[in-house]
Amino acid sequence: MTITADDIRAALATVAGPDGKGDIVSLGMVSDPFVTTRDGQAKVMFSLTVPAERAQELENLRAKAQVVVENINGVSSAMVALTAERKFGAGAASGGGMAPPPPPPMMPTAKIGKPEAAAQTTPPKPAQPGIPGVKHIIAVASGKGGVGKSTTSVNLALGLRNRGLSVGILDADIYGPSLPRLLGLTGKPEAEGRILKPMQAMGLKAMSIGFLVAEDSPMIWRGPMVISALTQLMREVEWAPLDVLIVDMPPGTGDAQLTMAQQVPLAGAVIVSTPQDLALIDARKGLNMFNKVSVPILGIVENMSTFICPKCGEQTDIFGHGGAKAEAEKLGVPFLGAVPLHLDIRTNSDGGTPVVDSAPDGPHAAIYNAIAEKVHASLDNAKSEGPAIVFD
Ligand SMILES: Nc1ncnc2c1ncn2[C@@H]1O[C@H](COP(=O)(O)OP(=O)(O)OP(=O)(O)O)[C@@H](O)[C@H]1O
Repeated sequence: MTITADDIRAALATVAGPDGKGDIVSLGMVSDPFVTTRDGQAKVMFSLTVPAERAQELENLRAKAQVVVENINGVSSAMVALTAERKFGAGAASGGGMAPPPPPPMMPTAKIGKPEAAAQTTPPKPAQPGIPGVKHIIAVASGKGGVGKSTTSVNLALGLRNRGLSVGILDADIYGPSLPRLLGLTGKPEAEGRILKPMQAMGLKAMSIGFLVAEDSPMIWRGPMVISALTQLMREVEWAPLDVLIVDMPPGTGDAQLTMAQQVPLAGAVIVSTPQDLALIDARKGLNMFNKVSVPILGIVENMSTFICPKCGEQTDIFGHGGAKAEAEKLGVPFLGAVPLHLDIRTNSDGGTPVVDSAPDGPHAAIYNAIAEKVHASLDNAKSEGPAIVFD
């Protein structure tokens, strides 16, 4: 028997809506279910749209919907995401008078402090099972959005590929996945039983929540769901064999980052920052977060470091320049390189032809390749010496 999206909707129609009113299908909360079937077993993915302010409180509803679908004969697993958009909140509020939930648990705000202070607040890092067949997992992170983290992740992955490594890239930015666009990939991944096959582009294995849900669907994922979605994207994808898995993190220092750091043995983190003070302050928070969970910092990349006019080649330091390098030196963290703000990087990135692949002999590819060389070397060091980078 082949399970269809209609079967899923029929089962979900038995689940009452928030506050017991109506059902989640007729309330318009259920996205189009995505069903892949192999050997008669279906894997199902869909999202439930809920008011943003009730996302945490409605985790039970998500779990219930998952159980209902997993109980359908012929369904092996269901991945259910909570998404939030204001539109639904407005409509649902009329049927429910929704009270705001208590604030979600947050990471303690990180501040650069004295080593002993950091040691006191550092939770012991539990022993992490690796991803079988994946040698090194590197997180690429930034304290705030829009600093070029995804662009850096993709070009770093390609730079490592150029060094003969087998490389995968996981878009963990489930709030705003950009990997499909950056790699020019469309379509949906195939599934084998519970396991999804990564997409392939430019010699990289790639996986993103963006392959699994429509581009225009709301993406405000909340704590508990973020964690289970990330865990599945790491553990239920056929990544092996890989030398390096690059994880493009969501910006910030919240649940998702903490989960990544706690769920997998990260070889280290690369922090991307623009030169402005504000971005650097945010970058410091990112550094501190990884420090708290004992993940070594492989280094800082300064992005949009200086503006190079595409017409005349003149260099202008729009955001100041050298801030990240100075900061890295101050913190005793390696400085991996400075990437200029250049139109070619933006157009190629946004056009799905990242510069390291589309202009391999150009100056920008050279910068990313040099960054990849340093990251590669630090992986080797980490292997032989253990995490050696310490900062307070
Ligand atoms: N060095 C650069 N020169 C020119 N444009 C750049 C550069 N780096 C990134 N961009 C552009 O800046 C925008 C944001 O980049 P990107 O999506 O990589 O940032 P991000 O930090 O991952 O953002 P988000 O937080 O939204 O995920 C994109 O349009 C990208 O093409």
